[in-house]
Amino acid sequence: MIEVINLSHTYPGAGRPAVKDISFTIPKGEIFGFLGPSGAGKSTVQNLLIKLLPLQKGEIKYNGKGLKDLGRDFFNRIGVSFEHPNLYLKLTGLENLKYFAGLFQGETEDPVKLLERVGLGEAKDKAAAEYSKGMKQRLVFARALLNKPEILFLDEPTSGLDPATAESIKEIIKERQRAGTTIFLTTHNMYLADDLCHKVAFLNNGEILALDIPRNLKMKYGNKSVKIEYRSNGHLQGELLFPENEKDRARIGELLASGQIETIHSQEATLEQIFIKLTGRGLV
Ligand SMILES: Nc1ncnc2c1ncn2[C@@H]1O[C@H](COP(=O)(O)OP(=O)(O)OP(=O)(O)O)[C@@H](O)[C@H]1O
Repeated sequence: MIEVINLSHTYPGAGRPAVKDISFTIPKGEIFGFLGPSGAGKSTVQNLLIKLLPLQKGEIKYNGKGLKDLGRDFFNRIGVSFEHPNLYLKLTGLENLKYFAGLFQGETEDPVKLLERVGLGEAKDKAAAEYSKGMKQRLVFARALLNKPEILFLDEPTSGLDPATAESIKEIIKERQRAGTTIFLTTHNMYLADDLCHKVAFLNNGEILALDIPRNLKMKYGNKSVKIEYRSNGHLQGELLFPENEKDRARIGELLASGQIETIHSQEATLEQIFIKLTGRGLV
């Protein structure tokens, strides 16, 4: 379990804090999504969680133990995949994984199998310098899985990947979660968050605006709508109606009574719509 209690962080010389008094808990084996636009403070929180930034204010606990009481073994238990790849470009994909595997104490995954899993099997003997951006990203992702981590930190794990590759990365994330790994995922991508996360936190200007399971956020903040297509004078017409609204409810009744309806689709609000409603800005 990860507990974050009243965490704040101000970069030296900055006029205002990048992260302001945020708290959340991630139970073991859950995927927690941190959703917010550029500059919201996602990386700052992630860097505090993995001890890359010094803790200034607040508490971070892993299984009840404070961050400063965790020794070097902490780094054997976590896997980190950040957006900006830091790889040894002169080494091949396989040599990169073998090198990093050697840094961990304890059992590690088979690097060849991992590379195959992320679609780099054929490119394993090519220098990482020759990899495309997406291939480097997959190599970093594979590296994060090397030490069979208890906790995975993923930053935009599918950004810039083609849909099929993004899907296979998503499958691996789900598989790890089912195997008991706790996953902290930061993203701008609301579909990814909706699909993968047990809980999501909306972060804006360093503050958590909402935190819940995606379904509850949609129930709480979203307006359900109904899209109805019907025939009128031989032409197909469409209307988007909101059952919350009395006038729209009457109109839905009218259309049902007319017997001219061809399709009815109920639509939930998306996380993006809710984010805009809460902040007045989009996620990108
Ligand atoms: N090293 C730094 N020094 C000073 N200010 C910083 C530093 N890193 C980030 N910031 C500032 O802190 C705030 C939060 O940035 P952060 O990188 O955590 O946001 P983010 O949500 O991760 O954005 P992105 O999605 O673009 O990565 C921003 O205002 C940013 O300019």
